[in-house]
Amino acid sequence: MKVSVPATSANLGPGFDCLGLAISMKNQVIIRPSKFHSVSLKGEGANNPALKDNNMFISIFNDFYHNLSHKKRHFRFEFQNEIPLSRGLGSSSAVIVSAIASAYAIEGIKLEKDKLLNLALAYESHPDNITPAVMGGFNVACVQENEVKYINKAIPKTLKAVIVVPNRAISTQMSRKTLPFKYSKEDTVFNISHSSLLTAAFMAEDWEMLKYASNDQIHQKYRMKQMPELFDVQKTALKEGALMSTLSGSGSTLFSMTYSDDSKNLEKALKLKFPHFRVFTVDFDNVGVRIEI
Ligand SMILES: Nc1ncnc2c1ncn2[C@@H]1O[C@H](COP(=O)(O)OP(=O)(O)OP(=O)(O)O)[C@@H](O)[C@H]1O
Ligand SMILES: N[C@@H](CCO)C(=O)O
Repeated sequence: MKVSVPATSANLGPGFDCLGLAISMKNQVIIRPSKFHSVSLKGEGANNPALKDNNMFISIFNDFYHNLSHKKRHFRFEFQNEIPLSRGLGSSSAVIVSAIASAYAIEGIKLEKDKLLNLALAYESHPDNITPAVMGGFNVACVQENEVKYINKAIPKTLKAVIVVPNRAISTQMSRKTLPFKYSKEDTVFNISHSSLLTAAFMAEDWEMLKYASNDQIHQKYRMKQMPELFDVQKTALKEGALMSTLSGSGSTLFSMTYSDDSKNLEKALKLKFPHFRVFTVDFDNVGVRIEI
């Protein structure tokens, strides 16, 4: 059985904790019944022994598997990870979503995507990463009475993501600690208006509006101070034709969106100016979690 989950970029500037989209970089796990428990890990995180020994996937999978099954079975888990860890690309959401989906699938129990999303919410309280990880595409989401309420829209093939992945990790928990406890009325109104405009721009496919709508006053400037070079990455991306350029999730990745025709030029300019960072051009993912039995 094979499960794959796409990477995500959350916040999209002003949509702190509520906007996110999926990109076609994925983590995949193949699970087979086996005589003994065993784990193999390739790709991102492969040289981190802690991921093999104390793996968040295995612990969530076991929580669900033991509740769903009365059989005592062992499995071989083969992980192939493309999502860099702690870089604001939803690595933890991918783990949570794939672990829950796998436990149901291995038992042959059908799990609706809406139910999967709400089960994932117990492990990741911000819906802006788990919603695109499950559904794909662009998503606006909020949590009400412990349920995710969301609206989803596919992103056209004429657009691409160009991501700049720094070599330094930023944990979400630490990154949230850099944020103020209180915001002024001006900053709050600024973000509500820009986040609303950004959502409308995605829905109306008015891509030229993104450069205005993607401005934010409540989280990026505080977080990016930890790695000031990110301001330069953002400025360069916008100057080189990005439709928008925002801190991805809690950082440290900078996410930019471009017309497909402009993406190679943008990638080249960013690689030239920031040779010490990894730069990737990727499609958007409009499917979300995939399960193959
Ligand atoms: N492939 C993986 N296998 C096991 N655990 C993982 C894997 N990827 C991430 N994790 C766990 O998730 C943690 C990273 O979560 P964190 O929320 O800080 O970053 P992120 O999810 O990459 O970023 P963001 O939430 O801003 O998009 C890692 O420290 C690790 O514990
Ligand atoms: N909205 C979250 C995304 C990371 O989980 C944040 O910015 O902290």
